Amino acid sequence: MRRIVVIGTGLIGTSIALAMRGRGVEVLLSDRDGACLDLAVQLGAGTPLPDDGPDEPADLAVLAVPPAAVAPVLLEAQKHGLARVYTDVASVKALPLREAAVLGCDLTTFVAGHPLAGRERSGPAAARADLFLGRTWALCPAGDTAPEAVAVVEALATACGARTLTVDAAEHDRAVALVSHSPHVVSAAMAARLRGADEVALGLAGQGVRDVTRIAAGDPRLWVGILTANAGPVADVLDEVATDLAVAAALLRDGSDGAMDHVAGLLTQGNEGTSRIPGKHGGRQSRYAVVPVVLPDRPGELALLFQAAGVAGVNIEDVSIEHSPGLAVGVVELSVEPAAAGRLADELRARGWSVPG
Ligand SMILES: NC(=O)C1=CN([C@@H]2O[C@H](COP(=O)(O)OP(=O)(O)OC[C@H]3O[C@@H](n4cnc5c(N)ncnc54)[C@H](O)[C@@H]3O)[C@@H](O)[C@H]2O)C=CC1
Ligand SMILES: O=C(O)C(=O)Cc1ccc(O)cc1
Repeated sequence: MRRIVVIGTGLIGTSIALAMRGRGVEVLLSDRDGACLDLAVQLGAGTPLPDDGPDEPADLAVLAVPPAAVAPVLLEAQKHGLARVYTDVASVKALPLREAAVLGCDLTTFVAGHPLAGRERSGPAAARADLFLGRTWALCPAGDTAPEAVAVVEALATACGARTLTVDAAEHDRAVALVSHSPHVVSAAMAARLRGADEVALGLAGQGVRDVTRIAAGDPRLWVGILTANAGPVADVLDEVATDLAVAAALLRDGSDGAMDHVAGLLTQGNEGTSRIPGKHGGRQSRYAVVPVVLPDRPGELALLFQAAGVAGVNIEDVSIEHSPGLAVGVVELSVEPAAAGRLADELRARGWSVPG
C-alpha cells in the first residue's frame, strides 16, 4: 500500500493515519472540521487532501466518520474517484451498509470494517499509533464485495497491528450490542448516579467505581449515533440487565437467607461471565495457570523474577501486579502454560521467593 486517504481525522482516523505513516505510507487527510484536520496534520498524521482530490486514485480510502455519515461520505468519495477501495470503521455495520445500498454506492469496492479498539476520548489529540496493536478488526464484506478489495483492507488492519475477523454484519451488530454498546449504557447509568454524590462518597471512590464508569466518559453525540444505529440488539440486552437489576434490588430488600442465596447466584454468574472474556492472544483467560509470587518492593526485583522465569525456560504469557503504595511487598501474578507452572514455582522458591499454594 503506497497511499491512503483518511476522511474523518478524529480519534480513530488519526490513529490509523499515524500507524500507516509509521509504515511509510503516504496519508492524505480530510475532515469537515478544519481544526481537527489541522491538529491531525500537526501531529504528523499526513497532509491535507487537495480540494480537487489526489492526482490519481489512492489505494484505499478509510471513512472514519460517525455511523450516520458513512453512506453519504462513501457516495461522495466514490463520485470523486478518491480511491480504488473503500472501508469504514463505524461501530455498527448493518445500517450503514443498507444506507449505502439505498444511496446507490458501489459495494464491490467497499469493505465494511470495525476496529475493536478505542478510547473514551474523541478527537485527534487522543489518537495513538499503537491503538490497534493486538486488537481484533472486524470485516463485514457484502455479498458483492470484490475479494481483492477485502485483501486491501486486511492489509490495512494487519499493518495497524490488528488481526481480522470476518463476520456477517447483522451478527457483528448483535455481538457488539452485548460486548460494547450495552456496557456503555450500563456504565453511563451507574456514572449518572454519581452526579449527586457528596464529598464523602467521592472521597471514598476507589478502583471499582473507576473501572465500571471509565467508558461512560465517551462522547454522548457519537454514542447516540451508535446506539440509534444498533437500537434493537442493544435494547434486547438492556432489558435482560434491567431484569437482573430489578430482581437484585427486590432480593436485597427481602434480605432473607433464601433471597441472599439468589443474590449469590447472580454474583457467581458474574464471575462466570467475566472469566469468559478473552485474555491475551484472544485465548481464554483460564487457558493459563497463574503463579502468584510475593515480591519485596525493591529496585530490580521484577527484572530478577523475569530472568528466573527465563532460566526455567518458562514463557510468561501475561503479568499483573497487585501492589498497595506504602506496603513493603506486592503480589505478582504470572500467567504461564499450565504444564510449566510447577517448574516455574520450584525455580522461584529455590531462589528464595515466596510462591503461595
Ligand atoms: N471512539 C471509539 O473508541 C471508537 C469509534 N469507532 C467508530 O469510529 C468512527 C469515528 O469515531 P471517533 O474517531 O471516535 O470520533 P471522533 O469524533 O473523534 O472523530 C470523527 C471525525 O469525523 C468528522 N466528521 C464527521 N462527519 C464528517 C463528514 N461528513 N465528513 C468529514 N468528516 C466528518 C468529525 O469532524 C470528527 O473529526 C465512528 O463511526 C465510531 O463509531 C470505532 C472504534 C472505536
Ligand atoms: O474504551 C474502550 O475500552 C472501548 O472499548 C472503546 C470502543 C468504543 C467503540 C467501539 O466501537 C470500539 C471500542
